[in-house]
Amino acid sequence: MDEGKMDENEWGYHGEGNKSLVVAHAQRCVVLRFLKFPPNRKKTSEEIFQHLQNIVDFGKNVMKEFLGENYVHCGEVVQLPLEFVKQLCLKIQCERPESRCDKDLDTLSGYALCLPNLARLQTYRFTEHRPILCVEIKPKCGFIPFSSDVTHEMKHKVCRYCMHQHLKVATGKWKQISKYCPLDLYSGNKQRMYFALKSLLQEAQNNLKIFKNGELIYGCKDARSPVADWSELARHLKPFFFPSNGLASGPHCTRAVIRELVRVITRVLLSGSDKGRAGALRLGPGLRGPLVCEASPFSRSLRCQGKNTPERSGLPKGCLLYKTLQVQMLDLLDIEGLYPLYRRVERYLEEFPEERKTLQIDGPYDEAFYQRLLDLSTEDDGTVAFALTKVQQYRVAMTAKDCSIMIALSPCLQDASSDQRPIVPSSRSRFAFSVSVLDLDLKPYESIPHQYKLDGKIVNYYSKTVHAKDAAVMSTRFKDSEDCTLVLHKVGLPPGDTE
Ligand SMILES: O=P(O)(O)O[C@@H]1[C@@H](OP(=O)(O)O)[C@H](OP(=O)(O)O)[C@H](O)[C@H](OP(=O)(O)O)[C@H]1OP(=O)(O)O
Ligand SMILES: Nc1ncnc2c1ncn2[C@@H]1O[C@H](COP(=O)(O)OP(=O)(O)OP(=O)(O)O)[C@@H](O)[C@H]1O
Repeated sequence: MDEGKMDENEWGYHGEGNKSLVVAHAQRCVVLRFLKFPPNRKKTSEEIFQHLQNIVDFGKNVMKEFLGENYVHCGEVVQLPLEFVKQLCLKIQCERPESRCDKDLDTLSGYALCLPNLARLQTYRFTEHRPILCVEIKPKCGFIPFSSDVTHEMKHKVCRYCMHQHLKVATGKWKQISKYCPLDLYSGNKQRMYFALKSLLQEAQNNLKIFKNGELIYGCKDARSPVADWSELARHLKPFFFPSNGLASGPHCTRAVIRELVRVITRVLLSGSDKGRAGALRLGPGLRGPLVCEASPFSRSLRCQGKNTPERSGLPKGCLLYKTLQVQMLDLLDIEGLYPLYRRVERYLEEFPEERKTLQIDGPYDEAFYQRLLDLSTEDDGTVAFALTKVQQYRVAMTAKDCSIMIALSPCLQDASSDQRPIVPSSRSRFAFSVSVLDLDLKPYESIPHQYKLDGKIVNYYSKTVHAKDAAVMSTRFKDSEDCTLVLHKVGLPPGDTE
């Protein structure tokens, strides 16, 4: 990229989250990721450069190690002409969802991250002319805490995502409660995974987006977004999954297309032999909470039918979900066990503020930082060193609980042997695919007190409001066993797939 010759007309709004905004190049397969800040909290250029460089270093030295070389794209910090950034900011403003406009794009530093466009990922920098479909999933936390520091009994039964849903609906963030439960997606059990993916398709919230040729075609921007339209989605997807047959339109076609999509995504999520050192964490089977969440409609349905839920997670060790889950489980103590350790570090820093640098609270995120993360002991010897290790592990775990997985699928050419990437078959077509992970910005040390408060709020709200009127809520949330039984019968396994 020639930073000297930047033209805002070559870039378009692509998407944004709470802390960054992404624009995509119209022709080339790259994006620019800018930081965003509340209007009154601007940072200096030097601080912004350092923040971005920390993101790159953390990706390279920590996340690549844990998740594997092929899944993580760190990008590089670039310095852009200020006039270009200003014009770009004006150009895209009208496309930003209102709910994200509480923060402004940083137009003052001129720094941004340049990354491959993962929604069009082919060969970095060059757009191929093959159509491309991309599914982005933000799976959230895939386990129930196993820490003995947990005081709320409910946290041993219901996962954070399912509990948080109720608070989010109550505060108007989303309109209705999703049937998605991360534990189903992370189960490795194909039926549970199908159910999780279908639930995401029904109620995408900010956990699912679908792009076609880099354009967002499915997913919500905020609670005001229109209701999910599966027939419209199927219209977009049909040429990918049924390229040469005249499958009639209508509900039958919609169901067939959605089923194919869900099967392909499941297969891709279960694939992968990429190395990565998540195994280095050696989180043994003892370190596991329950494998099912009591609030998941899928497991509830199984219980209604008197069936046992699967005993073991079937995630293959090489797949990205498995590795992500291992990193999430670096949260060994839960926020309840971690918070007193955070307070210990805080007290130390109050006494010796100059030590902040030595403790690597704000970086550098280098090899030494990575090595410290591998110490999984939970025996507190009362030292600041122990507390610091647990705090840093928690921050990394929280990062993995909030990252997104991008799956890019492009139909195979006749001569697929020329394609270097792995192939996933569907009933009527084949796709070359790639899997990547994004939003791997290390969560700030300062967010720990917020996490502690939020955790209490989520559990208390769920326990008081939902659990108290349990029976009523259970029956309205789902026309329960009926719904799930239907899914269990409907989803046939593709030939050759056995559980
Ligand atoms: O706390 P959570 O689980 O609600 O996660 C936050 C996300 O909300 P979600 O529940 O996924 O809708 C939230 O996502 P949205 O802004 O709601 O799209 C952010 O990702 C936030 O991270 P950060 O503060 O920007 O670094 C996330 O905060 P962290 O907890 O990861 O710091
Ligand atoms: N390299 C990339 N290629 C394509 N799209 C991207 C890329 N990076 C980010 N995006 C898109 O931009 C959106 C926002 O990016 P990202 O999730 O990094 O923002 P964030 O503000 O850090 O998120 P959060 O709200 O979780 O803090 C993503 O959901 C994704 O759709």
